[in-house]
Amino acid sequence: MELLKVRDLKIFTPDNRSLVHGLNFSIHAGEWFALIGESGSGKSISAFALSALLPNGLRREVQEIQLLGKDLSKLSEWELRKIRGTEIAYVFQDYQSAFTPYFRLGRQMDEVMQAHTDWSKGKRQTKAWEALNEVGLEGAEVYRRYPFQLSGGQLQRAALTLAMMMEPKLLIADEPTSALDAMSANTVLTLLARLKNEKGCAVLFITHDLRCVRRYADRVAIMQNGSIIEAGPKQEVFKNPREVYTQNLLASVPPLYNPPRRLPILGQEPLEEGTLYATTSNA
Ligand SMILES: Nc1ncnc2c1ncn2[C@@H]1O[C@H](COP(=O)(O)OP(=O)(O)OP(=O)(O)O)[C@@H](O)[C@H]1O
Repeated sequence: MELLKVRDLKIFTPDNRSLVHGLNFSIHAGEWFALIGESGSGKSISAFALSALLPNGLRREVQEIQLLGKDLSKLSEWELRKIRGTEIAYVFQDYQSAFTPYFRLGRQMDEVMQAHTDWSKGKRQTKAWEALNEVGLEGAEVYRRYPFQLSGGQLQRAALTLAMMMEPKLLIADEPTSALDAMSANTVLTLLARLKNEKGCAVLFITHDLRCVRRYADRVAIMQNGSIIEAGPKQEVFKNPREVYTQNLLASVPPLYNPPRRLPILGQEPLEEGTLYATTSNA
């Protein structure tokens, strides 16, 4: 089932320079849709444009942005506010920005629930504790903390909890792990995949991490210079990339297994074909 359908999305600078030149794509309910491509190709601003969150000065033109039978491009800011958080939610690379630094996390989670539900204070607190516990945080404890009292990985898990609080149908994750160390990134990704499956939401995943795309994505779209140049099921695109740009992009990722033979280091045995890339000094 088609959850989101975007037709002819264009984005312009204040001086009318075209940054995104007419994107067309759809995301199916419950799927992991990866948007990849070089830096500056327009992935983030396209994602922001979906719910009219473009930075000041940038302008959007679009034929339609259908989400669950509603055309988001025709909604007022007031109507969009109700949709953000409940039907479409965001997590960003900059997890700090998900929270106001001088309010406790609990208060910020409470505000989201208060805005979108008629739950009692007690029920809201229970829901927040449960949701934090679900992502491996100590709910009752973290609820009382300020953002600066959590590590980056913990804060990103809390940001994910906040985004998923109202069980949106579409989660937009814009490089959610690129500011984290490898362990925390892995925890957040595993969590994201688990929440996606449990809650049945679709994920629009913006990333440079092609290994992660290979692991989690159902479909991929490749952006270059403000256009989607290729899109399709992950297996097809990875196996038979049509565009030279996609071929080069995919070729730039060293495979985890069966890497190409490496030149031997003087005085050392060459690495056997099929060994993992070494990460120590003989790598
Ligand atoms: N507020 C702004 N005013 C003018 N140009 C902008 C603004 N924000 C972004 N841009 C430009 O829009 C283009 C696309 O930016 P965007 O952040 O979407 O790229 P991206 O593909 O997400 O890159 P990255 O992978 O590095 O995050 C870039 O050329 C960028 O300089």
